[in-house]
Amino acid sequence: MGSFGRDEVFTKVEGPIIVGGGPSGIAVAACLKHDGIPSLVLERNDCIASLWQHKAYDCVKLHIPKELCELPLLGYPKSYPKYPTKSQFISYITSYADHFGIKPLFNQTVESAGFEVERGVWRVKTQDGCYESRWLVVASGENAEPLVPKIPGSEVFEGTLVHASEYKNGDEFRGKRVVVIGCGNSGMEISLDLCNHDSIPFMVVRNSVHVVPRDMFGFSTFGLAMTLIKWLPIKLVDKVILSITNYILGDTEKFGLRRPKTGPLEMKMTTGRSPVLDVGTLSKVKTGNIKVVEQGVREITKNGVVFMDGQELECDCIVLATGYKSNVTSWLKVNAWAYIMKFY
Ligand SMILES: NC(=O)C1=CN([C@@H]2O[C@H](COP(=O)(O)OP(=O)(O)OC[C@H]3O[C@@H](n4cnc5c(N)ncnc54)[C@H](OP(=O)(O)O)[C@@H]3O)[C@@H](O)[C@H]2O)C=CC1
Ligand SMILES: O=C(O)C(=O)Cc1c[nH]c2ccccc12
Repeated sequence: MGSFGRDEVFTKVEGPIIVGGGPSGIAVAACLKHDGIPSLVLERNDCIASLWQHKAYDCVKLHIPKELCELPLLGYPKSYPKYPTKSQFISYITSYADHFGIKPLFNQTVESAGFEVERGVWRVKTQDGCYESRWLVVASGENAEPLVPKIPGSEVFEGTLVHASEYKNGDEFRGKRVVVIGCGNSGMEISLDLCNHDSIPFMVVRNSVHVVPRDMFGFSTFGLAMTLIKWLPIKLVDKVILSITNYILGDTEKFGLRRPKTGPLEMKMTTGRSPVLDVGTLSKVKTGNIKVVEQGVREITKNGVVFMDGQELECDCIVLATGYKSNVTSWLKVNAWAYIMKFY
């Protein structure tokens, strides 16, 4: 634990230290509290669920039915629709935290956390405090930091360049030519939102991607997949999901969206990559309102982008829907040997 000075004062925390005040961190704190166990939630932002409050675009909705992704002990209000909106989700999690009396310490960025083997405690440092506890819960999220690829020339672009985490809605993009780089759920939904705001989106798709409908014959695709997986092997579930998908959406490859060889569930299991749950993008691709460019971006120029094959595309704006990454490895200083010595 080289980063901890001997003379620093560590506040002893009753119960676990929870890093992150997103849905997971808040839910863990709530469950502990329900069982009479206190905890301390450290949150780097000024609010709970900051990704939802500060980094999500306006039109985002859950795309898994509310019953299948509610927080423990207190579900969504009955009046909520099957797929709650962003503001409904925020008001749900706010009242959830209030209900259980969860009060995170805000504006506390965890800079390091390490296990002190001799005393069996975790020592956690934020920019202005030191805490220790026997237990540490990592709930800082898989989407903690925007992933911004280094594309040559991005500094010379004269239009607007934003990451998906800064995109709110298409108001400021009306009538503009917008290149959306990335075709995960964010890229697909932002392209659709741009289309609904009368801009001209070009969606960059450099790889294969699984697009499945959000619903199949009135059932959520996710729910259907989770039911089938109880009875059938994963490859067979993928076959069923893909046949129904093909029936509903047609051959997406015709529209520039090649499918990976591995099925959507197997892909999620093995690589963590989520399938895209289509909420209307594909029909805009079919009508040509969203143009798919099957290329990687080689360079950004002052007027637009240059693709791998040298083809140029002029645009007014670029949205980097290139994903997010976790930041755990930057602050969690785990000494694997310490664990092995202590527990085995
Ligand atoms: N309604 C909802 O519930 C929503 C849920 N989400 C979830 O949030 C998480 C994050 O989603 P998202 O923000 O879409 O991120 P993803 O990581 O899912 O997608 C990133 C996309 O960007 C592409 N990409 C990355 N770098 C480049 C590059 N240099 N050039 C071209 N393409 C590039 C990737 O393609 P490649 O495969 O080639 O690397 C991929 O298509 C996911 O789990 C998603 O399911 C997101 C939005 C809405
Ligand atoms: O949890 C995610 O990241 C999802 O996007 C949901 C999801 C995971 N595996 C699936 C298989 C079919 C439909 C939705 C999903």
